Amino acid sequence: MGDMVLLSDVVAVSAEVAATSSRKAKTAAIAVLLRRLEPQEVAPATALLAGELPGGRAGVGWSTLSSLNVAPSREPRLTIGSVVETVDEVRAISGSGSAQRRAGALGGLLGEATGDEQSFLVRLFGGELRQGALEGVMVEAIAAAAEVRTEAVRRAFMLSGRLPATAEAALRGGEAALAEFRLELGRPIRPMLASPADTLDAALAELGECSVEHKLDGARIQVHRDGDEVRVYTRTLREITRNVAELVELVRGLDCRSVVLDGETLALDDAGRPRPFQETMARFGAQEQRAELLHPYFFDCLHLDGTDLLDRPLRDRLAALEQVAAGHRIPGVLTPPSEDAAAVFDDALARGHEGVVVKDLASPYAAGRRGKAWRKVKPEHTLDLVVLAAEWGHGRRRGYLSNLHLGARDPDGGPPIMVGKTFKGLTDELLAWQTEEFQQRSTGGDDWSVHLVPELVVEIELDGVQTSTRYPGGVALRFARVLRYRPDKDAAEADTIEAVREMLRGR
Ligand SMILES: Nc1ncnc2c1ncn2[C@@H]1O[C@H](COP(=O)(O)OP(=O)(O)OP(=O)(O)O)[C@@H](O)[C@H]1O
Repeated sequence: MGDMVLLSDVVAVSAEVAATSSRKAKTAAIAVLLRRLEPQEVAPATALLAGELPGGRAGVGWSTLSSLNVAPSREPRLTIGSVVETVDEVRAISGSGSAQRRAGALGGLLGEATGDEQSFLVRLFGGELRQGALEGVMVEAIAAAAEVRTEAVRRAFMLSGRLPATAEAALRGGEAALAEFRLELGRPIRPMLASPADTLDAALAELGECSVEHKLDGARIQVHRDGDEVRVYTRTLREITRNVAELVELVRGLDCRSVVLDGETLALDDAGRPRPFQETMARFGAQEQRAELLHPYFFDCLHLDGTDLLDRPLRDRLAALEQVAAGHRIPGVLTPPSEDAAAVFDDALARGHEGVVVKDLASPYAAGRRGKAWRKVKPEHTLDLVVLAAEWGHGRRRGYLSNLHLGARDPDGGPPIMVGKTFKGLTDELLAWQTEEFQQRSTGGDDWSVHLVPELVVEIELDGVQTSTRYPGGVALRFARVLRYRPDKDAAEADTIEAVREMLRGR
């Protein structure tokens, strides 16, 4: 207490967190700093610790950043408040010559920063410090600093999607302030996720009464309707309302005043089979509308006509779904009996889907969590890994970035851990795409490879894993091949090194 927190304190804690692999040490370092902050510093300092610009992006490009070459100051003296002021100032600059004026304002800030602070600020503005993987640690640190239950912090974060606002509320008003976070129409919440089960029988045995549903290979959507206003969001909470007019129209036609629906969407071919996942994702990014219609397959209802259903058991949420969107539900069945579940699984595979998701009928909606209440069952195993680098190809692949270096997520928030390489499964189209894309995301390289900002996620099919002395995680992929890129996921959602190690045990 008493001594003022400086930017240099945040930078030091940030470095400490990056340097240790102990989750406990990370949490403690952040909590100690949070406790020292003045109330108005909590939100911006939390943003800085999470690698985000306080208040959101400021529109400064790498070319501006790399043009700044300012002599560092010797003594740390920048306060959190002065950083916030400059960020606001830079964000407000618009009109002609704005790049130059932004550079001027930033240059002024950097001139007051020490060398360490300068490199922190440059990486911060460049978006390089953003670390989804730290979210879990931050949630725990906020709980420790505010002396409240982690669960209360997690819930507020999931509903708001914003760590700074969550920290601010926790430290200002404790659990009572956190409990005020509600599901708001038009503000997407992070979707509930599933964890893998080895077999259908194992999932059924573990969960008791369940809903067994097709696992469609489409794209996750969350639809909010408030009166006539309909908004659609992706799994990463990006709004795509304008790209999916047919879904908006359909939900506007449902018989209700307000609703929040969770589901999957995909396009079908003439035979009614799912079109490739890439085509659905292309619709989410495309400016021009494509011909294939997207169909929604809803599997959850989080709000209906003024009533929040998040904390209700799935059984009740499915009843609400049946009431409001009966014709647009994902195919599935309630069990027992388990023969019915097996029939749904076979049917899903026969129709070209991935498998099934088995869901505990008694469970609430756990936003943002990969819990045990939803289990996915698939016939084969894949891993979602982060692309760390790529090597220039030879022969037929000359001139293309080809062999991918793949990393698994460090659950403690450190950089991804390399587990293998592959160029198998890459189509000519993907080779061309990644050659172009990687060079834009390059952080450097040498004659034979390009290193990337670790943010692209790729889904890898593999035969298994083996212990390895060559790779730092002690484990290497066997016969890995690229299935597809996962633009709907960021690095924080990649599989962890633990998930890879678990496969050693013959899963
Ligand atoms: N019936 C369903 N219930 C829930 N999710 C479903 C269902 N059908 C398809 N999905 C999709 O599966 C995802 C849930 O599986 P999981 O939590 O493992 O995500 P994932 O890692 O994207 O899965 P995968 O990589 O296996 O597709 C959801 O995000 C959703 O897009």
